[in-house]
Amino acid sequence: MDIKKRKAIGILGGTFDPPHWGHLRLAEHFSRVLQLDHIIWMPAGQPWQKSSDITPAKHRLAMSEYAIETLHDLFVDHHIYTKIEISTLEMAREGPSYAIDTAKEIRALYGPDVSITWLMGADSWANIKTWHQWPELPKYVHLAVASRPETDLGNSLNVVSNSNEATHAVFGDKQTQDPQLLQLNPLGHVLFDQSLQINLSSSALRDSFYNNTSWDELADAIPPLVLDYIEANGLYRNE
Ligand SMILES: Nc1ncnc2c1ncn2[C@@H]1O[C@H](COP(=O)(O)OP(=O)(O)OP(=O)(O)O)[C@@H](O)[C@H]1O
Ligand SMILES: O=C(O)c1ccc[n+]([C@@H]2O[C@H](COP(=O)([O-])O)[C@@H](O)[C@H]2O)c1
Repeated sequence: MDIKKRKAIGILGGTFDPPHWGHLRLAEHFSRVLQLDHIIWMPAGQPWQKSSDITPAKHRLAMSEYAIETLHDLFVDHHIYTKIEISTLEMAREGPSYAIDTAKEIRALYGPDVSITWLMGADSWANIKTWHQWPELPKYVHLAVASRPETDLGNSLNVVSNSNEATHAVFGDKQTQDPQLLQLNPLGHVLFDQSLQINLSSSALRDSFYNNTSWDELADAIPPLVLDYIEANGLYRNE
């Protein structure tokens, strides 16, 4: 049977305070697995669940721009043909950044036939029930969830399959470990992928800056141009 692959788009939403190799590897991994044509890197304007002292949007946007330069180079080196772009959709929108609003806007932009997947780590999945209008998400996009060391995705899978009735009602019949289902359909599936184990987080890295962790250690975690930007703009320094 000749099955034509749909155009495929991945949305990587985040606060990116700062961007790190965990984000880049997540983007690389799903670009391969889902054969994405585009990745939309989506810095949150008002990430309403983070504390109020997040770094101003202009810096998170600038760091994101540097991060995707490195991601672009990585894709060239690894022969990945996914195009990467930054969207300021959430930064331009008034009020809290809700994924459902973004999913609706991106769906309206690309039309009903394109495969659109919201990419996330296991911690985001573990919190999904706190997201605004979360049961609506699979009406607009797929979700692709990657494992992350500090959150046990095995337990999250169990949450879908039995104990949690609300999650089960919404996602129970949509979960899959087969990426092809996301390539062949425009929306509605939830993929669980257990292959990533990257022990990096923005919050731990901010602490590392405040604790004067060595530059070499930070350079292993943060793309070089992002690190230069942080240094040049005096971000994550104690007063
Ligand atoms: N190391 C990682 N492995 C897998 N997914 C990740 C990793 N780091 C971040 N992500 C995912 O990337 C998205 C954006 O993450 P975010 O910008 O909040 O960074 P973070 O490192 O999770 O920040 P914080 O430590 O402040 O919570 C989220 O869906 C998150 O789960
Ligand atoms: O829609 C929501 O209510 C919602 C609540 C928390 C997080 N999100 C989105 O999830 C992505 C990762 O969030 P965060 O807070 O881990 O950076 C980012 O795109 C957020 O806008 C969305």
